[in-house]
Order: sequence, then C-alpha cells, then structure tokens
Amino acid sequence: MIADSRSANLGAALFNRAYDLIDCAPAQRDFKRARELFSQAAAAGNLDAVRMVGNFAARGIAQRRDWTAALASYRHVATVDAQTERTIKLIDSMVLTSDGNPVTAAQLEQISAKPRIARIAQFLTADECDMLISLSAPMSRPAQVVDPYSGRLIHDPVRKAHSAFFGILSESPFVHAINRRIALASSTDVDQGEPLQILRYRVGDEYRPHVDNVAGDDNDRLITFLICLDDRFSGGETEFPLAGVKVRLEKGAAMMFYNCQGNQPDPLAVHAGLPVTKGEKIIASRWIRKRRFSPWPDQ
Ligand SMILES: O=C(O)CCC(=O)C(=O)O
Ligand SMILES: [Fe+2]
Repeated sequence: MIADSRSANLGAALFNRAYDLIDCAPAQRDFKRARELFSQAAAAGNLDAVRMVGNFAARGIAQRRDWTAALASYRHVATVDAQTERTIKLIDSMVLTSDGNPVTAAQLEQISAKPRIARIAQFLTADECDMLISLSAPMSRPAQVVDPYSGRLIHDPVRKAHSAFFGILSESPFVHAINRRIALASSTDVDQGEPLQILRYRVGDEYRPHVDNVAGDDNDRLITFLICLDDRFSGGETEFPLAGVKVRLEKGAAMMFYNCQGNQPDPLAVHAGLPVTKGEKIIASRWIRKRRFSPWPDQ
C-alpha cells in the first residue's frame, strides 16, 4: 500500500515536471527531456503519462513516429478508463494503414470555383463528432483572434464564440487520426495543419466577415477546413459575401476553401460564420498552412 502511494506520488511529480517543460515559454521548452520524464512517470504507473507517451508516439514528437506504440499506450489506459476505451473503439473502426493513415480519401464535391470551395459528405461519423465535442468540452474558452498589430491573441467582437484546441499536450491518437484524414482530403501534409479547434456558437454568437490569411506571414493559411459536429441550430451558415455563397453542413459533413490564389491571398475568400439564431452550432476548424507549421519553433 505504502509502496503504491509512493509510486503514485513519484508518477505525478514526474508528470508535472514533464508537463512544465512544454507548457512554458518557447525558449524553455524541452521536448526530449519531457518525453523522458513522461516515460518514467508512465513506468511509475501514471496513466496521464501513459497517454502522453502515446501522443508523442502518434505524432513523432522527440522520437520517430510509432503508431503501433501510440495505440498500445491508449489500449493500456482503456482497460481502466471508459472514455479512452471509447476512443480506442472509434480508432479500431476507422480503416487505417499500419501507420495511422486513412486507406481511402474522402470524395470532394466542388461548390464554388472562385473562391475554391468544396464540400465533403459524411466526413466524420456521428460518434466521432460526439467524441470530439466531449474531449474538447473541458478546454472550451472564449475565442480569441490574432491581433494584426501585435501578433498576439486577443478577444475581439469579430469572433464571438467559445473555442478549444487540441495542442501538443492534447492531440491524442484519435485526434491525430482525424488530422491525417483532413490532410489526405485536402492533399496536404499533416504537419501543415494548425491545432484542430472546436468552435461553439450559442444564440447570437458569430464570426464576422474576415479573412483567415496571416498578413505578412510567408507561410500563410492556404486552406480552411471546417467540419460540422452538431447541426441542431438555425442561422449560423458559413457565408462568402463577395461570392454570393452560403454553406450549411449537416452533422459529420465538411467543407474546405482556399484562402490563397497562387502566392497571393484570395480577396474572394472573405467569409463569416453568420449569427446563430437558435440552438448551438459546434464545428471543428483547422487552418492549413502552405508549408510545415509548428507553433513550437524547436519541434
Ligand atoms: O463558423 C464558421 O462558419 C466559420 C469559421 C471560420 O471562419 C474559421 O474558423 O476560420
Ligand atoms: Fe475563418
């Protein structure tokens, strides 16, 4: 008993030290050391650390990618945690290569040429949508935007919604497999994507007309990929006011559009999430850059 609680304390202490090596100022981040400490914490029986080891393996952070090892970590936790067991069941029902890539790409249906917009039916299953919603719920915060003047994240009435994102510490194999599905559907590399965000708009919430381009950044946002996770709302269409296009997706369907034309921002890609008038709109959103993108410069 005493040995058990000592091991639990040791595991928790190692986990916290590892976590702090990533959840800190960029200059202090140390992915390699964090990975070592997460492995030690996992060996001491800390289940959060076992999951973290799985996240690092799924993405290949500070190590070679190892999808089989990632799933083994999660299967271990699944024996004692019901939500982890459900995510493993969802992964097992995806049709994936041994590397975690989808075997077949989704079918795109072009709905506009200028700007380029495509729609994808049944991109996620209803259970996958529900899982993304429940995984993101504890992380949901009032949404922010990048301030074009300072480059910092700020609150702005242009974007009234709640958002959560699956960053380096929360991109599990389940989320990673979905990011790989998005990459294949958009003919991009998974490393071009920014963290997957979950946006929740309640009545009156909206994302006013804006562009997703990052002014002055050579590695601009090429594509925006949106997936509808809950369609029990009215209003809330995604509108492209200059192109006269309005899109409403049903649960599980996705759309993607290009924010650039060649090397230049596409002015026609101005878009808005119209105000929700009833219910709650929940979507997943991923901004895909022109090239590999990491918000963590040393990774
Ligand atoms: O909510 C919407 O329909 C649009 C979302 C959006 O513009 C974005 O995530 O960049
Ligand atoms: Fe946008």
